[in-house]
Amino acid sequence: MIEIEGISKRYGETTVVRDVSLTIAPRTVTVIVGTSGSGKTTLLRIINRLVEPTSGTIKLDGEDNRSLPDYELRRRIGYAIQGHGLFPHRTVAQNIATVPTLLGWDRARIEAKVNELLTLFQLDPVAFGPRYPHELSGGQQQRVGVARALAAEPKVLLMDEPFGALDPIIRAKAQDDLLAIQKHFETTIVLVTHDMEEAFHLADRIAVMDKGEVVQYATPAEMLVKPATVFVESLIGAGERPFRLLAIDTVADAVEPGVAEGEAIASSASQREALSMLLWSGRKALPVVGPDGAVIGKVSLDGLAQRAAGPT
Ligand SMILES: Nc1ncnc2c1ncn2[C@@H]1O[C@H](COP(=O)(O)OP(=O)(O)OP(=O)(O)O)[C@@H](O)[C@H]1O
Repeated sequence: MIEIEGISKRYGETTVVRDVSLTIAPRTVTVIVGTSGSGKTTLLRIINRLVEPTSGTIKLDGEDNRSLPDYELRRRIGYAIQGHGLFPHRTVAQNIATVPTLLGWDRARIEAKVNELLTLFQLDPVAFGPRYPHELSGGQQQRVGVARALAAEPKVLLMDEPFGALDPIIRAKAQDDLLAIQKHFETTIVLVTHDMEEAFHLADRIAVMDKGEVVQYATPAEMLVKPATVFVESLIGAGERPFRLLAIDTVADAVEPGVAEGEAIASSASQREALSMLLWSGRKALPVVGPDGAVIGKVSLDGLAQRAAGPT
């Protein structure tokens, strides 16, 4: 659990973070969004004390982060940034081993961890471990950056625009990989992004920052149905609301009894994907198949239309 209590940050006369209080539950993904210069990066860096707040407290599992020595903070909190910040003159394996080495792990343990992470990120340890960052594609470097941040098995992972430089297809894959890894390690993730699509895809909760303040902190569904301010509404993109709402839930939650003709959709697909398939194929309903491939009912255009409608 991360408790952010009354955090403010001033540079001279300018307040860049103003009285922010948030509680971040363990094993969740919190996404911070907002306009450029609204204080997102500053707030993130206050959590791991790369920036000292002017006032307020950060507690990690009940402990004030100022009471923890630096090495303990590095162990508990991983940090991944856009451009991955890999050390260019160290190999991939040495990059990933950075924090474990600082913590004095023995060689066998470090090697096992590096191999485990490279394998998890679908990079062959034998082929990629000895390479230097410039010998990797942007997407591969980004995965190594996240692997490095996870090397000491931190409970918390802070990510600042980690996928900013990736093309849309690799980006979508990187997001899905991140969610799988988050579940695997039960990590608490706080991620900053400009991309609302990414925010809605990843977040359990979204914090919207505007001029240094958090103006809304809510689940994606709450935010879509009840944006707290006109700014939040414009950020969400009013025209996108029904589609974002459908993107949050899976077809499993929209299954109706009955049969439908034609190609089926998996119950694990998003309702937005079902809508797309319905419109594209010109059908009124699709058969739905469960994880074992058996048909479990149908999903209909009318049913999705009701789910996509805002409160009246
Ligand atoms: N070391 C510093 N000294 C003075 N001002 C700073 C410093 N660091 C950040 N700022 C200012 O604080 C404000 C918030 O910066 P921050 O990087 O947190 O914003 P952000 O929301 O992450 O922006 P972006 O989305 O553009 O990265 C900006 O106006 C920035 O110029």
